[in-house]
Amino acid sequence: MTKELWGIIKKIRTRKPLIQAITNYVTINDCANILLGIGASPAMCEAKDEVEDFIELADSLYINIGTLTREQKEAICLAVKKASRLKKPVVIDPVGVGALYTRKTFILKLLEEYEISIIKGNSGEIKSLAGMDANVKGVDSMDDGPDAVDACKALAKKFNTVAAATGKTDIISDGNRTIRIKNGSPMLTMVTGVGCMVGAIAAAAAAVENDFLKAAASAVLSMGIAGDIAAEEIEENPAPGTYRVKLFDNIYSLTEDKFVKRSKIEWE
Ligand SMILES: Nc1ncnc2c1ncn2[C@@H]1O[C@H](COP(=O)(O)OP(=O)(O)O)[C@@H](O)[C@H]1O
Ligand SMILES: Cc1ncsc1CCOP(=O)(O)O
Ligand SMILES: [Mg+2]
Repeated sequence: MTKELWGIIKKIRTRKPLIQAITNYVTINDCANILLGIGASPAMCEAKDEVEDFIELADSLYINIGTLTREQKEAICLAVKKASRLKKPVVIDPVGVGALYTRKTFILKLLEEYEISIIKGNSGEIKSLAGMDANVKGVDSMDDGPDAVDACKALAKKFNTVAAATGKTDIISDGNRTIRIKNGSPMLTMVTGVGCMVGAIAAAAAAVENDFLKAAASAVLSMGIAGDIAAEEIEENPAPGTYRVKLFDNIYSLTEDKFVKRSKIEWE
């Protein structure tokens, strides 16, 4: 099964899908670079009068609400509506929904009204969307644990989507099948935007793989393995700046051998 997930990364590298992103201004450049590193083509196109035309060209749409403005809200609604109509995959990163009620209602409305392929947040965000108590600090999660599984399952079933909750153990579920991934280093939490980058990679994977559970898993696993190798490479001299650069390098230089041998994945 892990080989099949690697096949998704290989398809990204061969097909180089065009990913349209409406994302936050903190990590927009990192999302563009990680998409290039994994083998996709990023286009950060978010102007209200452009998003509908652009989605016709794009292979998938990545929505991230980390620095949500009124203009972005309008553009997101137009883009998601058109993507749904054209049956193009949509991946949402609901940054900050655990902290801001307005963001939560915005995302729940999108989930109710449109076909969303993957919703990927940290476990605090996913638990909050599932209506559970969540321990969050702004855009960060202070939450983890077994109830993330229930949150993913409930959210996936309710909105007919795939839900992914990241954390020490990553959970991905489509409501029936559930995956746990235990790769990744605590150093990943010392770099802002790692979650955003996982979401961007998930959008690239969803562009080439229509089993969105597997698409999401291939993205989460890629970052986990790159994070593991990067941590080993800075073991002598741990430093988040160097670690961040090594993440990009290791996403770019993933191989089937590294992917298969290092994966710590469990299927339920
Ligand atoms: N304590 C941890 N140990 C190992 N990996 C972690 C830990 N916390 C988060 N990660 C990894 O960091 C990445 C980002 O997850 P997370 O920090 O939950 O998201 P966000 O950046 O959106 O808050 C994921 O690949 C996740 O697996
Ligand atoms: C710090 C911050 N503030 C608004 S968006 C953002 C980036 C969040 O990125 P991630 O969720 O991937 O850590
Ligand atoms: Mg996040």
